[in-house]
Amino acid sequence: MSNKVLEIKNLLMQFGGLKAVNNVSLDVNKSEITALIGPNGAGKTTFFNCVTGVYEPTSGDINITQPNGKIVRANGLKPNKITELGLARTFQNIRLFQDMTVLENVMIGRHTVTKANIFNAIINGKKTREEEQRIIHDSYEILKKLELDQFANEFACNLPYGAQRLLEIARALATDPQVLLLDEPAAGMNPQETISLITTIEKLKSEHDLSILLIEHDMHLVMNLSDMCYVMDYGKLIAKGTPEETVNNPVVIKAYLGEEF
Ligand SMILES: Nc1ncnc2c1ncn2[C@@H]1O[C@H](COP(=O)(O)OP(=O)(O)OP(=O)(O)O)[C@@H](O)[C@H]1O
Repeated sequence: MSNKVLEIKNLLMQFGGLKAVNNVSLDVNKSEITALIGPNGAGKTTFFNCVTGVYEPTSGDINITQPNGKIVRANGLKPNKITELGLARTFQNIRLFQDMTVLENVMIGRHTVTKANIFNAIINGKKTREEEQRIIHDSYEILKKLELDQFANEFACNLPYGAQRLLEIARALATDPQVLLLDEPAAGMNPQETISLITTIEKLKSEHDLSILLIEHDMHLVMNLSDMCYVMDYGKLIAKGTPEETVNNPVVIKAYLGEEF
């Protein structure tokens, strides 16, 4: 049986004449961390946006393997549907509900995988209240895992930057994903925070049996965490291999020439 939880084949995303993602194929294997790197403007975020339903790709295939082995073609599905299929993401530019509390931000993520809704609240108040209590409990547990429980009742906007990045991960985790897509999770973090993030991601991965796809510029994080590394440049895939193979690949070094690598 295949070990792939996410299989992307020949993905093309065209904006007018620009092929932002040009025929890219990439697999994410179960319980592995796959990194997607490349210079600025290479097409990495556009690739994420296609996979998570923000953009409908021009062509190609996005297949998600469900825990029961069923493969679902996810092209063009709306982001909430993709979340239901077990994919959750964070954003390069933090997109928290800044004027809501830390706990409420996670609860919103949790609501997407529960049955609590307005209709239930009207016809079945007690059951809905119980479910709401469970959501609060589960959300708090997730905050504990990320050591954010101390901030539970703070407004998200009052959190230090590094903690806001962690809260994005907490909110994604609240949807019970099988695949977590992280868009530059270490961006803006200081070296200490980055080292601590590496430990956190490893811990979350093993505790939740997660498969992870991450975009990252911080090579320390990529080298430490990833099992497999894909490199994009000008929309195209230019290399694929272990992190060690990748950093020693002359084609990759050439693409990064002029940039700190
Ligand atoms: N909605 C859009 N419309 C037109 N062009 C776009 C759009 N989104 C992205 N692009 C272009 O696609 C190319 C790839 O951009 P993208 O943001 O995916 O790169 P990236 O690898 O994530 O870069 P960075 O590392 O700087 O975040 C760029 O040339 C960008 O200007």
